[in-house]
Amino acid sequence: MDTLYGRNKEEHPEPVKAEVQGQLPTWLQGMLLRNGPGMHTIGDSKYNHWFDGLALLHSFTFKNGEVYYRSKYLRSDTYNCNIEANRIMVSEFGTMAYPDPCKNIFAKAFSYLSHTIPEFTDNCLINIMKAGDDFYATGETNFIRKINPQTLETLEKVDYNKYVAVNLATSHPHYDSAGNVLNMGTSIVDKGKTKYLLFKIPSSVPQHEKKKSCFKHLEVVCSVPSRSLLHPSYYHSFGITENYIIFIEQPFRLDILKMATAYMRGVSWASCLAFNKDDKTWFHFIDRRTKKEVSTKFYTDALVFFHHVNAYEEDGHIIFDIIAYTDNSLYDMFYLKNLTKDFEENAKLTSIPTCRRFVVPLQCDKDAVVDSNLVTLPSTATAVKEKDGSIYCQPEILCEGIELPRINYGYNGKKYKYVFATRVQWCPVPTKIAKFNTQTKEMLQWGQDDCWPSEPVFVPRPDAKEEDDGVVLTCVVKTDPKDPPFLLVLDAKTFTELGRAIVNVEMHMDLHGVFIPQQDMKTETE
Ligand SMILES: CC1=C(/C=C/C(C)=C/C=C/C(C)=C/C=O)C(C)(C)CCC1
Ligand SMILES: [Fe+2]
Repeated sequence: MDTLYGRNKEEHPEPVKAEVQGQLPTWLQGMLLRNGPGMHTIGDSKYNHWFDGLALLHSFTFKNGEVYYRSKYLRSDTYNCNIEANRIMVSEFGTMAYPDPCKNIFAKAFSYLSHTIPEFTDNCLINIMKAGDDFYATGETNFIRKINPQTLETLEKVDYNKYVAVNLATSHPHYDSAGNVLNMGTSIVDKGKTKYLLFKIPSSVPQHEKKKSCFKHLEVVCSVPSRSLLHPSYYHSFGITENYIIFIEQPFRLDILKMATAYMRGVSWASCLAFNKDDKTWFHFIDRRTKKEVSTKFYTDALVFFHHVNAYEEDGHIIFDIIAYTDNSLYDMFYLKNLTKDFEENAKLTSIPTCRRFVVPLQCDKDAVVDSNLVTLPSTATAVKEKDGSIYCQPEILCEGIELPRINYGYNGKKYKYVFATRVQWCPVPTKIAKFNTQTKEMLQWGQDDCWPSEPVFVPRPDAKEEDDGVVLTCVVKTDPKDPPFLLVLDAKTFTELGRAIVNVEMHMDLHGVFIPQQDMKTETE
């Protein structure tokens, strides 16, 4: 297990040709580009948490039936600073670093008390975002890093905070039909207020501009005030339908005062996050046209969630699916001390990820009877009107034991059937991937001995008519060092193997990524 998680991985910046077995579809041309932590030890210093590791990008290029692999560490300021010093110099989620004041570029870190919000890391290890024609490595801080998808080189550092007053932003943006990015971020104690901002990064900028930057044209779409100035909710993603933005304020919160003193107290950012099981989880629905929040108060019981699956509208209801937990054991599980050889003993989740469907009636009749269920669609999800007019929602459980959900993004915000995800049960390490039908509840699975698959990415066949017409890609890592990893290509309809591309390198377990179709790749000369 140590080899899967904690061991540093070598980068392979030059293309490595894979051995293709089986038959890859001829239309599959482009690149699967993924991100995740790849280095957890620097000199004698070790990170505590798997989410702390230095970002290692990797890509699989599909070209005329051949597959090429590359990997390269993101040359973030954090990476450069750490490597130069040969020790951890910059704090990450689960590790607080104590830099050498003379050498470090993060001099600001020493004025933690005067700056409530410290300078965060630019080790963007979670996902890849497309903005305009460019690609960025993303994490959850105010920094993202532009990258060259072809060479995996690291380019500019973008500070969201220069364009919008956010200190944190999600690594799971959405894209509208025009290719604009919609993302959310938290603005902490700015002008005496803490709020969640939804912002839009346009996909193109006016032709005449010399230095084209879509960030200069970033617009705040709307803002949702945090229920608490010093305890904003943590969130990893948000939902979107044709007409609404869905934002869930969960009782898993950041404690800003704890964060401001964390450095002095010698504790990590992770220790400043707390789940309050007795609190409520509030749902916010923002009308995308009027930019106003639906005024009715909707809530459910305390939960912790990271990933929205999809959301849509039907007959005056908003339906949204999330992968939720009843506690925050997931983040605790990924401490590297738990992911050792005996991880099956140590790394037990106390809450299993469940795919929950909430069905929320938008037009709540003022005269509706108190205690009545206002859901009129065929679902076991309920939305009960309370005396004070608020609506208490309870979900339908669609299935248990899935995480890292992906859909056919063409169906994002629309009524849909299929979720592609990893199978996760009581242990956070995926052993299988699955295709789940939200309507029939059928689940197809793929798994093989000693195979650890990553988040499955759906790629539609060009001109596909059906939701599952395409392939599913996943990187499969093995524990046996003699057994090479591979990129698996499944037929998305039947979930059977079409082929695999075996790469003779040591591959890292990653987090998220995107497929870039050939036509969306800028050529070197552009
Ligand atoms: C550095 C840093 C953070 C990092 C969070 C990370 C790295 C989260 C990763 C989450 C993942 C991978 C979830 C998967 O489901 C916070 C807490 C936002 C705030 C303080 C600074
Ligand atoms: Fe995620």
